[in-house]
Amino acid sequence: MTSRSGGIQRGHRSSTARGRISAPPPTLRRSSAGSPKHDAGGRVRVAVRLRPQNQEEMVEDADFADCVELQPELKRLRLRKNNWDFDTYEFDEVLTEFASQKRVYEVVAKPVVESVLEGYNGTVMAYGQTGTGKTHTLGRLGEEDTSARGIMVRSMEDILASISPQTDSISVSYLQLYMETIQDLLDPMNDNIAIVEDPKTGDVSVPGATSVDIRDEHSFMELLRLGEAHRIAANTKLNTESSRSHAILMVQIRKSVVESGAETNNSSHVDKSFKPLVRKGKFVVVDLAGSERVHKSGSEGHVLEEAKSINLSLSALGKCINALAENSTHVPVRDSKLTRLLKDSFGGTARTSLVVTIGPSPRHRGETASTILFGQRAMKVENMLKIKEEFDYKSLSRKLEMQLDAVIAENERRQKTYKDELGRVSIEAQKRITEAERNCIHAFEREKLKYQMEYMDSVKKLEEKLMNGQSEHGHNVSAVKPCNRQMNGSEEVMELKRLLQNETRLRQEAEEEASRFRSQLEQFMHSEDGSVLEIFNLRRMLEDEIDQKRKLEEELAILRSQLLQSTYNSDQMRRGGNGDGFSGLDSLMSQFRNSQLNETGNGQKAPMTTLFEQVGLQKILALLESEDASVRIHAVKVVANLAAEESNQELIMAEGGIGLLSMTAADADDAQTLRMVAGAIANLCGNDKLQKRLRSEGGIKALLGMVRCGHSDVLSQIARGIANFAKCESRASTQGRKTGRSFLIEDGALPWIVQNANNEAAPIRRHIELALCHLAQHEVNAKDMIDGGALWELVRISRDCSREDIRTLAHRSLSASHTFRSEMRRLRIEL
Ligand SMILES: Nc1ncnc2c1ncn2[C@@H]1O[C@H](COP(=O)(O)OP(=O)(O)OP(=O)(O)O)[C@@H](O)[C@H]1O
Repeated sequence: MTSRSGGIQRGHRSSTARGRISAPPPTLRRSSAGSPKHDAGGRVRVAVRLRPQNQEEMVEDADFADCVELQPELKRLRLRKNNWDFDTYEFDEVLTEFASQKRVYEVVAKPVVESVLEGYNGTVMAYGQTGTGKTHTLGRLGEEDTSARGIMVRSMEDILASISPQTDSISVSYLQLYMETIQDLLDPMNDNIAIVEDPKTGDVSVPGATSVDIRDEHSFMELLRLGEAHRIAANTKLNTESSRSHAILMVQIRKSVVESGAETNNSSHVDKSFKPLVRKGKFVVVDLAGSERVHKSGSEGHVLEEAKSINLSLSALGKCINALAENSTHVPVRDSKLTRLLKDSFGGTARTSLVVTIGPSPRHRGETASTILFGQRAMKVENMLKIKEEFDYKSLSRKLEMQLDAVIAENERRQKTYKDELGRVSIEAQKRITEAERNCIHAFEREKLKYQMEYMDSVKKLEEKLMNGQSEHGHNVSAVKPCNRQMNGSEEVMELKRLLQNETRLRQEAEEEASRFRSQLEQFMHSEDGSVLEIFNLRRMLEDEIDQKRKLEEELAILRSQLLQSTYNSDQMRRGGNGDGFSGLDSLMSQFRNSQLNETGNGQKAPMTTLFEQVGLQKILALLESEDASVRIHAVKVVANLAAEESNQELIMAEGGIGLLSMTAADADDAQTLRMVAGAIANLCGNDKLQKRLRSEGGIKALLGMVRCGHSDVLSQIARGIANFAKCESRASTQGRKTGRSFLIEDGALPWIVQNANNEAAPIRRHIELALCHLAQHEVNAKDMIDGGALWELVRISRDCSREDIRTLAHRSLSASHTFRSEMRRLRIEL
């Protein structure tokens, strides 16, 4: 405790008009003037309040003048010494018997409450003889008449009105000091609470006391009622409801503040200058027990002991105040628990307001004088106000969380805008790619048609030659011209060679055309930034077209071989041999050729469906079951060639072709047959419409069954079939026509795919790599692929594949899949 005496000319006892010297007028500071922050002085402010005469005094003191006279306008009190003499005292406030509870609150407590809300500690205390109105001033609840509410209730009203329930908090403890023990008025079982002093700050606290959070006035009133019910009161002679204990209400206020100018309204970015602070104010209201003299109050026995204890603590308080008022070096704070509890309120860091209550009765003049002198001495005590402000980490964290939320929301909004924009650009790119695809397909179709027509023309010529040769040697037709009859075998071979050269030339031209389209497509790919995936599709389409072309070449090769066979037969016939090993099939082939000749004769493309109509697919398929192996091989070749035409594929399927091909695949063991069967199934695999049926009729399993052959040509066709199937399936999944995992996975193709993903034969490897990329595009396949070891192959493809487009496709598929990403994270694989 410290004492200050400088500057404040207060508390002087002045003489009356009868010869005593008047004190100079005091330089009072109004408690309500200015913010406590700027109020350097922290002197204890003292108001005196006079209780009106009670019933008893009206009777008993009827013939006597009151012992006090108040001059509120001069803030003076005159204490009668005798009939002609007064002692005059000045106080910070003089409150007459007519002063309302509201006014008393405003002059005594409100400035302290305001200080507390600004982060100072504050104390309001009532001191006076028993029955003079201490509890009336502080603790009246005013339940029936709100104007009668005392300082406790009014203070809480103001506190509740000034805090924000979201950021601030109020907690209340209510104690009594009785016979030198601190008891919890909110929990009577808790009856010996220790006082704790912070060695650094000197702050006094009672951590053992119940602390209740207050949210509204109602809960506070309930708490006061509970406390009052537990407060010890006993009748004394002077006051029928005399308080026999000191009641202490402690209100802890935590109020968040932001340093002025530091906060920003822009919640979307983190403001580094934001400094949230929390102000911790402690507001203490002390209703002291009555300061009556023992003999006057008529205390006896235990009550007498109580009175002694009360007097002891009050006299300890008086001694401390005297010491502080006189600037003594020793302040006997430790003499009682009351002074230890109030250490901060007198000479400490709190703003303190004391109301001394007095009665008017001349019979208690001595008590009144002593109360007045106590108040006068208290006015000399100077406190050192100290704001209790801390950095509010909680509030800063809340604020940063809000700012983070705002940043995340903004980021999501931007992402959505970006996605929308990406979607729009993708649609636009898709449109342009579709257009380019269409143009490309049309151009290619035109070229193909031209090529096919030329090809058919060549075949027709060859057939004519062949027919002529047969007529000449087999039937000796009389109508044959002499020059033809003279044509010998070597001339025919020469002619055939010439035709073959012509075919070769045509094929080269077609290849050149295809490579021109490819380069055009590449140019297009370069010009279409951001649409790489769709361009890959386009490139795949082109590859398919090249496949088709290759099939046509195969068909050409077959015809060539048939031509050679015919030539051979012709030679045999010329030599008188039979040579007809495949009469049934040749008859069909002859019909097939004739049908083509008929169609091409009209200058139209010969559709294979016409062949089926004329020859009957059933018959062709039936030959697949022929006992004659060579017939079967020829039939497979025919079906394989027919299956190369998309327009025939549905018909082949409808006629049960896949079942027969599967059967042939299971029975055959020569690489040539298996290659043709695998090629036929691979072609069917590339048809979007046939996916389900092909699979349900065992197409995939038949394909996989041919793996046993091990011949690279067969494996290449199997790989091509798998890639075709995966491509169509991927397309169906993207368009929503297919759900669930790939049929390839379901039919057990994955182990073979993984095993051959790095096959040294480039065609096999290429097809498998593409198949893996197609499968990886759909999240539903990811888990099986990881389990089957396909992830490693995809990673390898994304890094090492010689074809950039496949590399990029693998990379994209891996990056787009959540499952692959997390597995790669787990395995610490970086793309
Ligand atoms: N200013 C006042 N106006 C009207 N009545 C008052 C006033 N002050 C006190 N009283 C009445 O006087 C009586 C005693 O008051 P109160 O109980 O508040 O005194 P106290 O000082 O707290 O006494 P104790 O120290 O014994 O507890 C009560 O009935 C109270 O209503």
